[in-house]
Amino acid sequence: MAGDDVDGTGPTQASPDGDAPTDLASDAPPRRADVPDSLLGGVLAGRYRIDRRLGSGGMGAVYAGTHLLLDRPIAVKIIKPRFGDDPGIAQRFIQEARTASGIAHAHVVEITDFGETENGTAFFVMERLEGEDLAATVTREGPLAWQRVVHIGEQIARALGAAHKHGVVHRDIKPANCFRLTRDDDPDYIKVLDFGLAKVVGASRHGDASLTQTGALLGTPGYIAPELYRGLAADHRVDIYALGALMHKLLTGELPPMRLGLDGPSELALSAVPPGLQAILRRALADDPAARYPTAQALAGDLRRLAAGTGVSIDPGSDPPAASGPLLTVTRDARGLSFTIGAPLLGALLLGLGVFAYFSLRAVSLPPTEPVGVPPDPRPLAVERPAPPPPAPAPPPVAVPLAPEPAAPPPASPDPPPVVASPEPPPADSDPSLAPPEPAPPTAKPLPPGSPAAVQKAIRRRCGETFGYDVTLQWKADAEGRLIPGSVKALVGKRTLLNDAETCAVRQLTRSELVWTPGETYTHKFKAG
Ligand SMILES: Nc1ncnc2c1ncn2[C@@H]1O[C@H](COP(=O)(O)OP(=O)(O)OP(=O)(O)O)[C@@H](O)[C@H]1O
Repeated sequence: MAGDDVDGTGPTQASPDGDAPTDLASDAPPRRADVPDSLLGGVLAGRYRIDRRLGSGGMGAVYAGTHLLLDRPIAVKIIKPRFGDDPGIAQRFIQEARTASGIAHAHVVEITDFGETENGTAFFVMERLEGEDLAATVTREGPLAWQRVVHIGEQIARALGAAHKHGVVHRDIKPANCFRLTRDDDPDYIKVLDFGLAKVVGASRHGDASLTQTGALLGTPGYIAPELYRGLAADHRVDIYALGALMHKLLTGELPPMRLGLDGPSELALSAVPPGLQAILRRALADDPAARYPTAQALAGDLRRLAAGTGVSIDPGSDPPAASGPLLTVTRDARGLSFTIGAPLLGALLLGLGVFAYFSLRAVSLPPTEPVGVPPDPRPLAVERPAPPPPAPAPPPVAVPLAPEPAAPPPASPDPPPVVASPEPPPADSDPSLAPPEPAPPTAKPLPPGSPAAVQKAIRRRCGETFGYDVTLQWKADAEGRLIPGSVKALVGKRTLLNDAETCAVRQLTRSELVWTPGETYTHKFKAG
């Protein structure tokens, strides 16, 4: 087909989740509604007629089409041309489509074909779904009833369980990637889209498909698990965290706050939600992956029991410690469901909070975790940092460009110089696991030349629209001048809980590959928006 103008437009559904996976790093111009789409009306691979554009995201555009031989509706996802600059990207895209097509689960969209256009642009063909994604649902309807969210969450958890067994980690679970349709009289039947594609985007940005590049951080802000922000080893439990965040979003319209190892346990905005569901979400959203559900199936099991209104035992998994007897009892009465939290669960919750606080206050460097009960994805996540670390640069520190723009020098800053806070002696030991519980006021040392401007520019460009207030970023460099991911803190006044905007800022800083003065603590204030 000529053109492959998938960066053109057509109707694009609004998503409250904002960004596509890693599209924060993109400098692509905004989509314009008046760009003609040369794919429309054409025939792909001799048998798929492209009828209309359904929308586009970070990876490519999706079209409604028709299988001409079978006369069946299909949907086609076509990779964006800018990814075509990478000679290997089409192959990786197809490889992911091939892997995802093997998942074969009722709640995973069925991929029926994949290939390349004449000019080398990759595509895959899916069953065409009639309905809308959950981002559109929550935008239109606002917070959903908890019973619906439990039903939706269980289906996604089952889809994830099947994918993880198949060795596929989604890496970008969010409402926009979960499609809602009506099937068998169920108006909330869910199909999960885009398995594995976030990895392809990351590979295209950060180099090799081995995905061990320093600085690569995949996912969508607000749904990214804390261990990814910290640059620690990660596994399928990043999807469990993301599903917890998705359910929180559906229940409240808001993303859960993130602590990133700071300031004690987060407060989920779930007061109107039954305690059983709160307990489930706290476990799915546990800061430490070892305290999360070990498998998506375990999470699905608890959601199923909650929905059934029978006695529910929150599966204790490996952590928090096992307790005997029902942890949570759900009973039906004339007024509906009622919940009793048993002493063991109460104890487990309190212990969980203690664990949260402990790890939060230590800004802990967690050991790599292995998935429990499912085979690990043989391909490491892009966020894993390879060992050994890069060599420490000789002082004075050199500001290297942000990851997505390797050739660009740090830009000049039109902004006022950063404000620095009061002094603190450098940490005696740069090991983040030995960091003091709550950092003392940071050092009043100058930032490396150019780097604050680079950070600030990146934040303004990629997160600026959502800001409207003063933000203070704090972070520490390790003994080799690398940023300690778990040390990054975004402050708005005295508040350290993160919303979308602050999470985006932290992400930009975390993924930057700037080199800092070894052992320094930095504070950078700016007014954004
Ligand atoms: N199989 C399908 N059938 C019908 N609509 C689909 C199908 N797959 C995707 N869509 C819709 O097409 C639109 C574009 O999908 P796309 O995956 O490109 O968007 P996105 O999820 O926002 O992007 P990304 O995940 O790449 O960031 C969305 O509205 C999505 O709901």
